[in-house]
Amino acid sequence: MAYPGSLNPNQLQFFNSQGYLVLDSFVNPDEIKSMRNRMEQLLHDFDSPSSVIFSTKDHSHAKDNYFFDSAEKISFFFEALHELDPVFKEFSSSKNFSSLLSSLGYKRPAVVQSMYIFKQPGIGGEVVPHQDNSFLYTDPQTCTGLWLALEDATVINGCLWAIPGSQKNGLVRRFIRDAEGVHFDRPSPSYDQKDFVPIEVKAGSLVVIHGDLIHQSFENQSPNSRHAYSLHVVDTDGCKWAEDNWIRRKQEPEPIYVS
Ligand SMILES: O=C(O)CCC(=O)C(=O)O
Ligand SMILES: [Fe+2]
Repeated sequence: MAYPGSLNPNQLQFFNSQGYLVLDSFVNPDEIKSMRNRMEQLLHDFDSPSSVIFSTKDHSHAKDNYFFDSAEKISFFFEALHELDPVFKEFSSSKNFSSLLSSLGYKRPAVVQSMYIFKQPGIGGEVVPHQDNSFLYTDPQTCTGLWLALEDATVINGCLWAIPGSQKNGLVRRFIRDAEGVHFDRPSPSYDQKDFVPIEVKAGSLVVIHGDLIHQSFENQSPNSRHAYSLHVVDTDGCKWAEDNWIRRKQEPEPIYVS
């Protein structure tokens, strides 16, 4: 059986040149439904101190050990679902998921972070241009973002946008945690909005994002939510997790497979 996760040469070539790739129907409607239902249940049982709404003005979340992709973003999410919740764990343990990582050349991949992103109308703010390698740095760099649309993502409800090929220019800055807290090591370059292309996708599609790809998303201007499940993978073989990364784990994450 061919899994949508096992990439053909054309797909690999697209990914290598553009820095992203859309895999349609990566999960089926039943799987989407079970993740969305599960999140609804988690929300129902949810006890507010364990979650945060991020905002530009309040950086206290950083001290509270909550990962965020960008100091400027406003989002509401749950993290570490891939480890702690059986429904979400099933997705990252699927054959489809491991075939994809194997196609991308991972030797001992591990999910270092996952988020359920709600992007609600009104409070679902923008995510400013960034590279995921800034936040999840390994030497050499190995981060890939895997962004699963749980609802259709459009320019109206705040889909991803990216500068095709921008991964070829390498990493522009790092997000560091030290005695002073967390900060970027240099200011962000300014980007020309004309260089970004929208990545509109149907629910069930997976967007594969190169760790050095410049990407962003805008406010949700629709009356509906834009749910997505986003995971970030790094290799744990042949590279070193940076000690000054924002995320410091007591235990190494479980590899998806060992090759
Ligand atoms: O969902 C978004 O709007 C942005 C997510 C993102 O940047 C990521 O998953 O790396
Ligand atoms: Fe990102």
